Amino acid sequence: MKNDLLIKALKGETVDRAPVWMMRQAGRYLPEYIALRNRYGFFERCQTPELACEITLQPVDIIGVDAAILFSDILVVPQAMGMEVQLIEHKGPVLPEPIRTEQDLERIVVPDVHDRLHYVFDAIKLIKQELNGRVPLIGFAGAPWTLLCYMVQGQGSKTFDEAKAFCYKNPVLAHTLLQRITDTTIAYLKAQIEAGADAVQLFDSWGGLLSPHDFEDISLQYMRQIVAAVKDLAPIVVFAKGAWHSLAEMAATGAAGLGIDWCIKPGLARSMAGSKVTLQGNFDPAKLLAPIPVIQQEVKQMLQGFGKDRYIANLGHGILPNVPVDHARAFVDTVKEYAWH
Ligand SMILES: Cc1c2[nH]c(c1CCC(=O)O)Cc1[nH]c(c(CCC(=O)O)c1C)Cc1[nH]c(c(CCC(=O)O)c1C)Cc1[nH]c(c(C)c1CCC(=O)O)C2
Repeated sequence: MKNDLLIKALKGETVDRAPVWMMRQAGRYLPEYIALRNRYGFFERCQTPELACEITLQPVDIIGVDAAILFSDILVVPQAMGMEVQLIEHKGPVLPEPIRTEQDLERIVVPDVHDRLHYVFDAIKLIKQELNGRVPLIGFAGAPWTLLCYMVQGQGSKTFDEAKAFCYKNPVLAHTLLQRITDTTIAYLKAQIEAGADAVQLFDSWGGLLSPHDFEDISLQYMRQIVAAVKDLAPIVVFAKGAWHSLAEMAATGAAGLGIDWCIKPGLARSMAGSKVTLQGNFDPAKLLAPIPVIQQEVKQMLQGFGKDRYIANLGHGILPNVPVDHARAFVDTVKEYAWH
């Protein structure tokens, strides 16, 4: 591997500078992505290894990030478990037959991932070949709670009230579903690593909607199982947006890295997480809309706050579609050029 900064940072090894990548870095802010988006459907892009490979490499070639992240989506897992998932323009994901009853749950299986998600593993093999050791490849999956949100709510939401009501009214069904998602995710991430992913990330985008107590019961206990199952195969990063109240508990899972959003100061995040885990984050994605000199100034402040080692520079959530490409590049370049002494 020519650039293994990300893996070194995740292992806690000393680095010359912090590695940098951006969540959702393969996406609509890139004209090269839009060109492919206009020609192929979303899941067609996910399911065609050549397209997934091309899109995965775009930010590596165009922006110069220190890691590639597989182009796919967290919702390919509900699909593989038996649900229909559509992606509707200007609306986002729609699952026309959401889970609400015990009967609905009968349709949801723990699939053979090698059969249902083989296209993901084919894409990973192709990407590894094309990367040819330039940078590491990150695989990923959605956390069980975040996937339940979509599987029960049936679409995006600010509150995911239907999903929460399902958990509070039918705890036995909810835990049955969460365990099925967990079992699928363990097999899925193991197969991604087998295919060549150098690290993996769990996205719990909606972890912050739960109280600390519910977060443990509905989300963290399942993420803990996933971390335990894969952590000796590859470094795993847990990103639970809005759930910084539980950073200490997340660090105790044995994850190599924790994603941090922009609502917590670096020093407090470090003191809660302890010294044995790598922190990743936490630039406000909307701040990439600020003028470039402001981005540069604020990135430097972020780097000072986290320090060089056991740190991966990133955004605190996914990049927004309206970010100018040169602003994304300014973010990455500022990290790469920062003088650590
Ligand atoms: C919640 C979630 C989803 N998907 C994902 C999450 C967790 C991370 C987060 O919270 O942002 C994760 C995801 N989705 C996508 C990636 C690819 C890799 C990357 O560049 O990070 C990753 C890691 C591609 C995508 N997934 C999607 C797009 C945009 C759709 C398109 O281009 O047609 C991309 C590039 C569609 C998607 N997929 C999802 C939503 C809500 C949407 C629509 C809203 C949006 O567009 O951002 C579900």
